[in-house]
Amino acid sequence: MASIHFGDYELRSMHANSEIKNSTKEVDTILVPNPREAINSVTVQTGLDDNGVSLTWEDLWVTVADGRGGSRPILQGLTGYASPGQVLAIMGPSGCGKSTLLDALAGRLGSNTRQSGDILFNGCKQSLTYGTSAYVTQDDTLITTLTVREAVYYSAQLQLPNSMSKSEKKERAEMTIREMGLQDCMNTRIGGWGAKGLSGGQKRRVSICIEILTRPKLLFLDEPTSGLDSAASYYVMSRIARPDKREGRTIITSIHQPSTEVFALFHNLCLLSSGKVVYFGPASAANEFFSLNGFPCPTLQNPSDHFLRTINKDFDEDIEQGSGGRKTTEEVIDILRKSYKSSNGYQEIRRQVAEICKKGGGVLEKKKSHASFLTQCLVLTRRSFVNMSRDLGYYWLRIAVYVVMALGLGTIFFNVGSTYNSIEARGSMLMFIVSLLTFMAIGGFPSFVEDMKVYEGERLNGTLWC
Ligand SMILES: Nc1ncnc2c1ncn2[C@@H]1O[C@H](COP(=O)(O)OP(=O)(O)OP(=O)(O)O)[C@@H](O)[C@H]1O
Repeated sequence: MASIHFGDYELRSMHANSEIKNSTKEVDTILVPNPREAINSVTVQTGLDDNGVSLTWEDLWVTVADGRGGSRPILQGLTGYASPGQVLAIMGPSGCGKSTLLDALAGRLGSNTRQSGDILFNGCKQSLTYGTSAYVTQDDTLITTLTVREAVYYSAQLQLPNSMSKSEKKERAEMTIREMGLQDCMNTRIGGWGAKGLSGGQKRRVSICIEILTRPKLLFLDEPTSGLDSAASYYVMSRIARPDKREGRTIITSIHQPSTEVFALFHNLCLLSSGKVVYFGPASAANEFFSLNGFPCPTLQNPSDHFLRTINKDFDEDIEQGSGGRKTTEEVIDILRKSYKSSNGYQEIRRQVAEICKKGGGVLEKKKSHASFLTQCLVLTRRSFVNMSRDLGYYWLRIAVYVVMALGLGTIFFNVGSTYNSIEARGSMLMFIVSLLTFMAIGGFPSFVEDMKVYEGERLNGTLWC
């Protein structure tokens, strides 16, 4: 009979159903508070899937230069794991280091940061291969002039291998769009500054669509539900989480305000405050952990709201601790952190990490093939032409200016002759044309910056050859 302790609580597994698929064990547990007894039923999943990707991190530190010759820690000694077929939610107040943790795990930290500690995939130090993982970043970098269908289909053409036919790629793109509930706006332009198109939540879903096209085994999501209503958040999260049961996908997501239903989809929860872990363990046991330490979730309140409110120290609000009176948030965080560090739950996490590392799972599958260099060149050229031709300022307005200027210059310098004076006139005209072209090129810079953002995202995901 396995047991996990959280402070004075003990999570005892009473029965393991070994017939559950995907190495998932449904366990009836008794949560026994000492000296009181409380019975609860949670699902503990081992998540041991031979085809999936297990991710562990131990004593992970990330620091940045503070500009005064020293360094400032963003993440401080984090230890945890994510297993195939499971969803790990990273929660915490704004600025606590959720995105930094995701960046560190995905190997995307900025060059001004320093990282120490071990991040292992299937128990080995190895880099993520193309197609194994995908990262939905916090900002949506999409080509605003394309429709949803075009954006996802172009991406499918770039990402999916040449061995797949055009119709298969189209089908994959449309299926993914439907999965994210975007079927009604397939032909709507994404839109951006100056041209309203999709809503913020719909754009978020397009970004997710693009990243899950290759069906990656490891998925990083940075606030995938921001901008979505609670029903859409639930459907999006459940659709992302659902295939993992079949495909053994490992999902790590940062999230701000999950509804109770969305929260129920999480297997494990990592609660951060100022870069330190306040709680890491089964999401379903977090409530008990807070109650045990004197911060029970009020009846009818969403537990995740309660957790965030309890550990948010940005607003100097005191917190009621059971019969222990009011405490400052700093004190509350300290109590929770100490309780977590001294709990058997923490030891259990370390044991799990060691077990996953020992079990290994081998090297990650070979780099998945994507479209050939030639196909990518053709698709990118076509996409760029479509984009430019729909951008009034970038293309049509400039053509109009060039035509007007050509007619104007042609009229002024018509029949300029071949005397010595005409040399001066020709020189002036050439100078004017060079200045005009330079000036017009600067006008295209904002569009170029937008294109570069899309390119950078695709390059970081390994989609492009160059
Ligand atoms: N490359 C960097 N250089 C300097 N500071 C950084 C860098 N990356 C992160 N930080 C700082 O680290 C802290 C945590 O940032 P991070 O983006 O990880 O927070 P977060 O929890 O994701 O916040 P939010 O929920 O608001 O997105 C912030 O104070 C941020 O300014």
